[in-house]
Amino acid sequence: MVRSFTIKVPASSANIGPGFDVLGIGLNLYLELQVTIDPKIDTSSDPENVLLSYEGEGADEVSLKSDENLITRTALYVLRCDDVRTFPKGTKIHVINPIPLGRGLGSSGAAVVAGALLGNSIGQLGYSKQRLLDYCLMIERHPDNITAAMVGGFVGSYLRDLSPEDTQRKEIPLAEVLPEPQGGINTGLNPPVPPKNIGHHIKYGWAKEIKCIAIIPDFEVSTASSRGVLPTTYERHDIIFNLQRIAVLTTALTQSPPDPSLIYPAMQDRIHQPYRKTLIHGLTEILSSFTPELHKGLLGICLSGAGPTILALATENFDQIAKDIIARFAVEDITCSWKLLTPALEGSVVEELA
Ligand SMILES: Nc1ncnc2c1ncn2[C@@H]1O[C@H](COP(=O)(O)OP(=O)(O)OP(=O)(O)O)[C@@H](O)[C@H]1O
Ligand SMILES: N[C@@H](CCO)C(=O)O
Repeated sequence: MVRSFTIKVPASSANIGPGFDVLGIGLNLYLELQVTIDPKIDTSSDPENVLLSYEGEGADEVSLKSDENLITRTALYVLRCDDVRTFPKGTKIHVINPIPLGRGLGSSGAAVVAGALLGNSIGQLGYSKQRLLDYCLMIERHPDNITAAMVGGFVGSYLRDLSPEDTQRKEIPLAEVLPEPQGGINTGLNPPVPPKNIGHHIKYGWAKEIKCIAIIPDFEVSTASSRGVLPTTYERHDIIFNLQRIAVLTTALTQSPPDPSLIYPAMQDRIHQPYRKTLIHGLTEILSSFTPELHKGLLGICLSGAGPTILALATENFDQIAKDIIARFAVEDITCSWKLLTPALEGSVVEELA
């Protein structure tokens, strides 16, 4: 019997200024997997029975080996926790990815969520999105992109306190979750099943007038390197600065008409953006010089995720705002593209075709 289904997972922008590792918005740019399971397809060349093909962003850098690719590795992790060692024979997966990699638009979060949904569908495990979040959060330890990609919309999330044993497990990077060769197909060892309800989230409203302008520089900043420049301790006044703003921002972005005099200052941050300027030339100047007073329609501006993309929230004048930010980056010899995006309110979707 032939089975086919698609999985669509949105891009996301994390932090939204003060909400470092807390806030995220799913965005209407979708990573898509087209999956066919047909025993007649010859997949004997792959130890895990998958023929993987790929088009779009990252096509020249993403591995098509099923035990290396982030999507299929995540799916194998979910399957192996349930004692299913490989994909069924004849599994063909075509990946269509419009989300640029390493730019702060949640490409890895989308890949992990897509992989968890893939494992769940392949194994017909019947897990809810909430349970699958546990698997995803074992792999990507900050919940902002993952939650926005899974459930969509404008979300706030946190990880619950874990036991010391689980705390150790949650730090296991993907490479150790599926170690080679111990966790590989030959030994039959399964990774540990994640604890339940690691992540908790709430979906906020979103004022329909607000659109998301993503200005995307033509270079990558990996999340790992962008987290590497952050301090390990902070001054109390900087923490309070962010807490005050996040409390106001989550409601300010739900109100119609949106109020730029409330939103613009509420999108400022002292926890991550000031430290990331060393990786993104012009960042501080852009964040401070693009204001609602000088740019009609602008509500607020921040670094998207770990960068280097800039997220500008606005109600009108989108082309001009984007062009002006691109011109400012050009002063630093940085070229950019841009996209006008809206919140992906539904989040990830699995559709059975046959
Ligand atoms: N579609 C994909 N298929 C396979 N691997 C992917 C895919 N998308 C992203 N990745 C992996 O994730 C890495 C990028 O992750 P990283 O966390 O550095 O950036 P990001 O997720 O795009 O940005 P941010 O987390 O700041 O939003 C890529 O180098 C690649 O290894
Ligand atoms: N909150 C994360 C998002 C990137 O994955 C960060 O800013 O590092």
